[in-house]
Amino acid sequence: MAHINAFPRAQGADGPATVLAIGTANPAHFVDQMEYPDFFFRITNAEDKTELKEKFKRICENSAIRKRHMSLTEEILKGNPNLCGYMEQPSFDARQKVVLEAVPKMAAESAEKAIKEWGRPTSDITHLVFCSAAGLDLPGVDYRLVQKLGLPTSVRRVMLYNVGCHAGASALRLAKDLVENNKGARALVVSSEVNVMFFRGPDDDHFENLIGQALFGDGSAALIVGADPVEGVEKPIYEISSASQVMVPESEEMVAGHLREIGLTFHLAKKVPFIVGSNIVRCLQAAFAPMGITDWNELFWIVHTGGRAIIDQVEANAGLAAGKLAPTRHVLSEHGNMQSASVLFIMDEMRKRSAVEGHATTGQGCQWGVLFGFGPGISVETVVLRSFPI
Ligand SMILES: CC(C)(COP(=O)(O)OP(=O)(O)OC[C@H]1O[C@@H](n2cnc3c(N)ncnc32)[C@H](O)[C@@H]1OP(=O)(O)O)[C@@H](O)C(=O)NCCC(=O)NCCSC(=O)/C=C/c1ccc(O)cc1
Repeated sequence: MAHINAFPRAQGADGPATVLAIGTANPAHFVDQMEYPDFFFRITNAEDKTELKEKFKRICENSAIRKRHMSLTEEILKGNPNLCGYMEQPSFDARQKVVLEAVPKMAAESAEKAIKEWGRPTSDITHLVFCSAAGLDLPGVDYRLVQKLGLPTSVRRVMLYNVGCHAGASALRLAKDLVENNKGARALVVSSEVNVMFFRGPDDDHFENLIGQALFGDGSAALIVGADPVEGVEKPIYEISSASQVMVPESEEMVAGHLREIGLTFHLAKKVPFIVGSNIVRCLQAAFAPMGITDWNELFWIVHTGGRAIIDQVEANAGLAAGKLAPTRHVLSEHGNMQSASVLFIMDEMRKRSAVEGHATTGQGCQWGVLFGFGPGISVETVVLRSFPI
């Protein structure tokens, strides 16, 4: 019997990775941001903390958020009072119960929409990249998704669990490498995020908790990523031209999350917006040097909806014209901070808005675009996108 000396190497694609479809989903239940302080202090039995409530109102008013979708309803919170204290009672089991239902449900919903837009059979999906900061369980949500969507059992799965808010951009980076190095590959990229792990009542001494309670919303987004689109069948929305990641020096303690019996505790320094903003130009220069672009207003923009102050700092540091961050601000307003799903929602908003406004490309008329993901570390993901004609 003849033997081979080396296993044949995978053949790469001819062209770069492209986004071929996008789908999004949210829980039906949502809260009005201006009414939320009353609800939050009532449901957590903290009506007597009047000063804290006034502070929370100021945070909500300054958040530039109109509404946020949430899996946690009043009924669930009333049935699980341990979720409403600050740190007193173990509540992990109650949180996990909600998470294990909500995360795969939303994920399947967004994925079904993306697959429908893509227009090819699920049997053509070769890879699955799933990310979430919630839902640690085995087998994981990736496995559940294969079952729910009827994907081939041979689909090659990768999980990005508990990475943080930059995971949506990390997933794009990974999907790019996967499809460019495997000819004909089609990756389903799914992010599904809930704020159940860190919902908790207010505390007199921990203001950063209030920030978290005011900003986060639930959502899921799914993309199909593949190179060499099949003409007449697949319609590319964006090219993923490059993807890079940096750790901001000496920022380890700025944004951190710790999983405890009482769920996920997180830490958030006041200077996060300043730190993120002051690193933006350095990342832009590195990413766009190959194209010779130095005017950041030539780009279309997608920025993680970490918080209004972060978006303001990015806008100011890059010297952006009014309206450049309109799709980002719209997603912040309608959904809050959906962690890793936020940037994927803005990709969807960007191409839809471009069509409605009559622009020539999926990037509001621009050829090149930038997508920024920010998360614990502080980690910054910079993804260069290229639009397609509409
Ligand atoms: C919309 C904000 C929250 C408020 O708007 P503002 O115009 O800055 O308003 P103020 O400056 O008047 O702030 C309102 C109040 O909030 C207070 N505040 C303002 N940031 C702070 C602060 N980080 N601490 C504690 N008090 C503050 C601020 O002191 C002030 O208090 P007071 O003077 O009594 O009204 C704005 O500050 C903002 O967008 N901040 C950025 C929020 C931010 O860093 N977001 C990143 C989120 S990432 C994250 O949390 C990740 C968590 C996570 C981690 C791991 C995981 O696995 C998953 C998740």
